[in-house]
Amino acid sequence: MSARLLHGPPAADSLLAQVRQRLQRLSRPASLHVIRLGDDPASVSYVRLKDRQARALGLHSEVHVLPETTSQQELLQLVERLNLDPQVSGLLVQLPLPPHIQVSTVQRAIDPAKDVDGLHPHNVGRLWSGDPGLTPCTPAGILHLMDHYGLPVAGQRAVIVGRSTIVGRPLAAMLLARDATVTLAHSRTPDLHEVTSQAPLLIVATGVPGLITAGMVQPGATVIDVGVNRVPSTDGKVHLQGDVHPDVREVAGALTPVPGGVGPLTVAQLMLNTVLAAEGLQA
Ligand SMILES: Nc1nc(=O)c2c([nH]1)NC[C@@H]1CN(c3ccc(C(=O)N[C@@H](CCC(=O)O)C(=O)O)cc3)C=[N+]21
Repeated sequence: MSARLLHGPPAADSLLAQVRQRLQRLSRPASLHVIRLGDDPASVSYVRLKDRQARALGLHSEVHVLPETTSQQELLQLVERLNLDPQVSGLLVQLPLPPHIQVSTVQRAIDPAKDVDGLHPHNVGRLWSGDPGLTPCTPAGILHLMDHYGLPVAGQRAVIVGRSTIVGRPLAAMLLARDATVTLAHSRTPDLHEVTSQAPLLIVATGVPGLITAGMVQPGATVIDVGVNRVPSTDGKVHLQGDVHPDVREVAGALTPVPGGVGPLTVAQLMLNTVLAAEGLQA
């Protein structure tokens, strides 16, 4: 038996329909500003996707491209200028950043009310306290995807593999808030296969291509693959591969493809966060 594929685009479309409705009721124009340093090909491609989606919705979108060698101080000055600009609703600094820049310092500098990535400590604290606020796009998008396909969250035993600040940790908080029982596993978890094979709901966000193989998955499990790894194929081209090995399709009950799974939800959720920020709502 082959897993039911949980395609991202239809779920993203339903999220975007919500965004359009909210945009119509908005009394002032919404805008998204993305800061990108350097020319990492993955970042160039993601930022382009965000910019295109924003424009397609009629949002004002600006991408600020700075050289890789930009100092932290110069970056912070740009963030401060955008913080103070009342025309700017949402602001994010694309990750990863070059090593001479301290990510946490940059995240702390962004006005929490404009923090559409949900990575400012104020917003992280709100999420873990159960208070409304802007939340990271990928985990919020995953919950929307599950709701779209009618997959239950409450009462589920969920195992997350990956403890990043942008996916694993916030997703744990969101699943807890929805009454799932959560295990947060990671690269140092001993006997990872024993943990993953007891998960009716398995979410993988590690950045290790093909890490989760068929033998690590409970038959019939729902598997959410957050990995977007650029892997060179034999013909010399680069293709996208998830953190979940293709063989898992024969074991899982439901599975998100890569590409075309979680990715489109991340972008759609960013649009929703931008509108929420423009509304001045904290979600
Ligand atoms: N400050 C910050 N916020 C982010 O949200 C952020 C970031 N930095 N750095 C990188 C990651 C990655 N990310 C993705 C966005 C869209 C797709 C996406 O749409 N993927 C498509 C395919 C994309 C392609 O073809 O390259 C898909 O999976 O179908 C994937 C990954 C956002 N990130």
